[in-house]
Amino acid sequence: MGYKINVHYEEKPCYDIIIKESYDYLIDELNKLDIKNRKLCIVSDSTVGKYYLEELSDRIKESTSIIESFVFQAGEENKNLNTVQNVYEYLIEKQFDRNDILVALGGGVVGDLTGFAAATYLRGIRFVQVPTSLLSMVDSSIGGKTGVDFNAYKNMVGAFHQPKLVYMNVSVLKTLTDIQYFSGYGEIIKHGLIKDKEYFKWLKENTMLLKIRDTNTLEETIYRSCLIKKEVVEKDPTEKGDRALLNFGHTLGHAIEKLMNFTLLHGECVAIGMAAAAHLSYNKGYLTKEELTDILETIHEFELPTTVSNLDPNDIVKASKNDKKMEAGKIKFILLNGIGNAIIDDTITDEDMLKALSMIIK
Ligand SMILES: NC(=O)c1ccc[n+]([C@@H]2O[C@H](COP(=O)([O-])OP(=O)(O)OC[C@H]3O[C@@H](n4cnc5c(N)ncnc54)[C@H](O)[C@@H]3O)[C@@H](O)[C@H]2O)c1
Ligand SMILES: O=C(O)C(=O)C[C@@H](O)[C@H](O)[C@H](O)COP(=O)(O)O
Ligand SMILES: [Zn+2]
Repeated sequence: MGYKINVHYEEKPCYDIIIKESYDYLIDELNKLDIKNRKLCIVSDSTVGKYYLEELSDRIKESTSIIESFVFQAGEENKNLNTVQNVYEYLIEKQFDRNDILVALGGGVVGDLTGFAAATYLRGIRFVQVPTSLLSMVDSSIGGKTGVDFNAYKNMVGAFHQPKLVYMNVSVLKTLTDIQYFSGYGEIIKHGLIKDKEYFKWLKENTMLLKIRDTNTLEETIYRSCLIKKEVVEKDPTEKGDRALLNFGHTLGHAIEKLMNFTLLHGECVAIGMAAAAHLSYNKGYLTKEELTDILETIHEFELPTTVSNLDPNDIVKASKNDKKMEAGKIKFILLNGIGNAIIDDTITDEDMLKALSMIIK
């Protein structure tokens, strides 16, 4: 099996997303990027680096002989400017110039951080995404949102910078821990909820196969999620309008992620944030009781939380005010007007949020 998707930027072909189990496809595509006499630096984290850096490096040697690698300690707490600075220092030491290229080998933390380093080093160099977590395969590697956390505020500093290629090999998912694997379903369920009722239904029908990581079902899931994300980001690459729909569950989810000091995973916080947003949608009359129950049960089915403990709802509302979707002091909140149909609502008050939060704080 395998899939290929072409992503357009400003209506021109921009990069391919390749979902294939053989690294031969990556090498073919890298060769097209004219890297023979260029330097290439693989950026990875300590966990992914241990498993896959040597293997990938050996294969890439077929395309260029000048390969460097930079590995940082795994974890969201390292997605910050300090690590970016260490990347810059390394690239300067190795005399990387504007024609050279970075390869992000890892999950969303590596992808966001490497993409930001590529966007800013020498005012911008090329980079390739090789996502290795489920979450990064279905979401973070696509669409060119790069960046880091700042003073623990999520993705506060960043840039839009499109990759030259996104290549994913689903066989690497075998080493992903269960908790990290299911975290990816936070974003996958989100894709169904915001854009595709039939996909949401299909996910529920295929839960058992997905839980045992059946390769074909997983590849189809990744492909369908990538297609949904591609369609949204192509129409609105820099989030002037409907790209904000991809932020469903994130307004409160990001606030919870920060307040929990990153002890919960991104996908887990998105799941809790989606549960809160679903309650809010129900309170506004946009979802039926049955739809709300269906959403909460599906999130549980994929071993994700819909509640959180030991947080003050007022703190969550306060932290949500730093959301990047604030405009003139008003929050653009993403709600569901039925499953598969997300909408942007700028009339949500603190009281609306507090009422929804009372249903998810235990
Ligand atoms: N740019 C975007 O559009 C976008 C979209 C969604 C999420 N994000 C960001 O992505 C990050 C979350 O990504 P994530 O869930 O991949 O987290 P992550 O990058 O921290 O990866 C999760 C953990 O799994 C390990 N790992 C990754 N692949 C592995 C593999 N194949 N085998 C074994 N271990 C592996 C990593 O080392 C890490 O410890 C957050 O910072 C979030 O804000 C960005
Ligand atoms: O690609 C997007 O746009 C998204 O919103 C995808 C989200 O899953 C992702 O977590 C993103 O990084 C959040 O963006 P932010 O601008 O709210 O930081
Ligand atoms: Zn997300």
